[in-house]
Amino acid sequence: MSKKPVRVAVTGAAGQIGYALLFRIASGEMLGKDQPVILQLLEVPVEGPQKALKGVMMELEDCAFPLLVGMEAHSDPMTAFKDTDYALLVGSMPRKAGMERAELLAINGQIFTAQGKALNAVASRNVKVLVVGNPANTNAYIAMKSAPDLPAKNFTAMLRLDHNRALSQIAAKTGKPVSSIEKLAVWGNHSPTMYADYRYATIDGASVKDMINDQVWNKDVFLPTVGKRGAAIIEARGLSSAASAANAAIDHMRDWALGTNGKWVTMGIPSNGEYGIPKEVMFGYPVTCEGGEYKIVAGLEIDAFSQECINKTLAELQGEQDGVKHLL
Ligand SMILES: NC(=O)c1ccc[n+]([C@@H]2O[C@H](COP(=O)([O-])OP(=O)(O)OC[C@H]3O[C@@H](n4cnc5c(N)ncnc54)[C@H](O)[C@@H]3O)[C@@H](O)[C@H]2O)c1
Ligand SMILES: O=C(O)C[C@H](O)C(=O)O
Repeated sequence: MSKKPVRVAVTGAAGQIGYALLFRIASGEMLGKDQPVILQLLEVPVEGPQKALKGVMMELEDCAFPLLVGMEAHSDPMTAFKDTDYALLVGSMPRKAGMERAELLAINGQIFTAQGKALNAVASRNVKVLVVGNPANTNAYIAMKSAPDLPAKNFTAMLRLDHNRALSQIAAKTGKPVSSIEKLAVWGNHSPTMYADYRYATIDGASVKDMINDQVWNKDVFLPTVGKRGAAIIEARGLSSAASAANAAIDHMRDWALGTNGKWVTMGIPSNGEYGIPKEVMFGYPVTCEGGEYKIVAGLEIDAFSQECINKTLAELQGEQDGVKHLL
């Protein structure tokens, strides 16, 4: 018997990430090759983006995806999020060369107050929300705080791009395939302060830390490369990452919905005090997923260097949180 369709809302659907994301959702890469979807697409109520959205929808139609059983264009989050089971909040302004993501808060922050309120009012009570729009952690925090009737755990921020970037850097350094790397963790904010931590990572059961055995490379090459990768892409492409961001969004939602079979992945989630992070801070943690729920990997020892890195990224997030009090 075929599955009941689920509703997937995507904001910023006519933008560059939207263009790299929608076709993959409709083809079943996010929720499974047996899961029909209805796309509820939101764009700003402005002629240009609405017209572009129509064009994207024409292309989606022309793919004749068997799993795409419905598609709607919206200009108001109150209709776009109606009964939605999954919400990918992408729509917002990307940064330009020379900017830090946190500088976008003044422009993008208010979008997530309005969208959090709309999710609170009309979405499925089990909605799974992924915030991609930058600064992703603090925007997810704003949306969560604006939706008091929904469980806080339903709101997440995208750290998966940092996780995937770190996997690729480790694969290049060790000469091993990315698929062989397990137990990588990324802590904190989606920003240059994120802490990609391979102390527990293994390749075919062997310790990555022992294999690399180079703390100078870790501190002076690996962490800055992963942390500043977004800026390097803007510098090279003249536009911020889109296909790799869409890919990370698919990975994040797929793993949350369908499970990770015990594999560690990174998600930005509201803290419940784990690892000394104050409650509600939207923090990148290593998690495993099963049955539609994520669970933080517990019991990892935090050494002095790691604690210093975690403190730094936490302080940045708390500063961002302080800066958006007026929106809550
Ligand atoms: N978390 C991550 O890892 C990550 C990675 C890459 C990009 N991003 C962020 O994702 C966001 C989108 O990037 P992009 O490259 O697709 O940008 P883009 O400018 O190509 O597209 C954004 C789209 O969002 C729309 N939009 C703006 N405000 C909206 C609103 N209130 N409701 C609905 N739609 C709205 C715009 O009209 C536009 O079509 C940016 O903030 C970018 O920095 C995050
Ligand atoms: O860096 C950016 O502004 C876009 C995105 O967050 C990224 O990490 O590529």
